[in-house]
Amino acid sequence: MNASQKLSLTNSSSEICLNECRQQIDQIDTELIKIIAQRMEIVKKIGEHKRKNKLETIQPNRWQAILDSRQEIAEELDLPSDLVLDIFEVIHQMAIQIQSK
Ligand SMILES: O=C(O)C(=O)C[C@]1(C(=O)O)C=C[C@@H](O)C=C1
Repeated sequence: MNASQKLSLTNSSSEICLNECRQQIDQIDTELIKIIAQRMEIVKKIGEHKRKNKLETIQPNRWQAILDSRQEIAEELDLPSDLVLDIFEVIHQMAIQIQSK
């Protein structure tokens, strides 16, 4: 590819869009990780409460209510709810690990 072909490629509007879109994804992913960290801070607090009050780490009823509600939200947003549930499975594992420390 010669220099002018390279320039026209990097300056093409679809290339600019690709770069902008990737920057947006980078920002959103950073926000996602920050939000997960916030959630885990709250999970830690609940873990301390459970330790003091000798409660079980895993709360099946609460967790099922969360899964039902998140599945509903995913469906409303037209997201594949089974994959959203997979994400929450990982989040639950993270919460259990944090509360078991
Ligand atoms: O609600 C609690 O008891 C929590 O510890 C939080 C949380 C969660 O991650 O949402 C974690 C573990 C439980 O199984 C249920 C819910």
